[in-house]
Amino acid sequence: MRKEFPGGALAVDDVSLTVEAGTVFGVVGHSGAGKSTLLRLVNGLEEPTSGSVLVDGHDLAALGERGLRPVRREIGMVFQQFNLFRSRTVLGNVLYPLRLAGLDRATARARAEETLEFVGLSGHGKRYPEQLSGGQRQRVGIARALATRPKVLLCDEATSALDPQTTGEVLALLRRVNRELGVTIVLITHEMEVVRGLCDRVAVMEDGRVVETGEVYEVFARPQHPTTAALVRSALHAEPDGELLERLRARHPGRLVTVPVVDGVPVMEGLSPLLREHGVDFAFVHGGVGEVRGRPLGSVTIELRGERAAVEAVEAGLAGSGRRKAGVR
Ligand SMILES: Nc1ncnc2c1ncn2[C@@H]1O[C@H](COP(=O)(O)OP(=O)(O)OP(=O)(O)O)[C@@H](O)[C@H]1O
Repeated sequence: MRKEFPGGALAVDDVSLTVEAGTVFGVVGHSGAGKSTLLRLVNGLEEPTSGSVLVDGHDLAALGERGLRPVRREIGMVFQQFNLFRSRTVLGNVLYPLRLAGLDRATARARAEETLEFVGLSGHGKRYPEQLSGGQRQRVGIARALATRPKVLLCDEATSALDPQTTGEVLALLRRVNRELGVTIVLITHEMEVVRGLCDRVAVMEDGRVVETGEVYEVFARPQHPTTAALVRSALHAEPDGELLERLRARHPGRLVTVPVVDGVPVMEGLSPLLREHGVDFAFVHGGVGEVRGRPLGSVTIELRGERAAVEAVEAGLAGSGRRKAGVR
């Protein structure tokens, strides 16, 4: 689809995406990339200039305002700034969409309380949003979005206003929403950490276009587009460069070599025999190995010390066994 605003801004430019039911799909990109517009197209708040949006088989543009209502009920929204009613209690906020959907008072109340329990806020129903922490407010936002039992949850920078620890808690809750309730989640974010912590697949947007899309581990391990590579670097122990590399060189006079650690690429395993064979000593100087979707990923920079020819032989051996270049210089 395409979305051009009056005045000429091409916010979404020839984007084609499929989100499988029951999965978590992330759209990541810098400010102005077109993520919010994409999300608004998915919930029918914007109409595409051309192309179409199908939600659970329904073509949104063909439905009209009346036809759109029941489909919208299948789509919950979670916002960066929570968008709670300040004058309503926590319970009142969660009750609101249920009453709007026509549930009677008793059924709505039971459902709201059950949903608050799911998000870990039972007992907080009588409090007001401003009496809650940011993380708790977002839990209320998620409860309100889930109360009508939607099939799809759209999250607009849902953790961007939260500190790292609270972000982790909200991501864990969203993971439960997906796994335990089977809700499909589409989220937009500028943070690769959010993609890493939650998503199955990711699309990277830039200037209205999707420049890369794929399974999250693959995108982290082998980014294809420079924008993706830059986003991934910010979230991983990446190969040192620039000033950091200069400092490392000043501290470590030996040969610096960065070894990528990618699941299924046995570069690190080859290190010990190579060092032994050539009589080369080493020290870890930078980097580390983390996990993406339960699989190891990272890079380790080591200093090789020994005879020049022996060091070069080790370096050549490492480069030969890995698919990516191993040398820092
Ligand atoms: N209603 C509108 N009218 C005109 N231009 C718009 C409108 N909404 C968005 N745009 C333009 O479309 C482009 C994409 O904006 P969008 O908000 O979708 O990006 P984004 O990736 O979500 O960025 P952010 O995270 O800053 O919201 C921008 O150039 C923006 O100025």
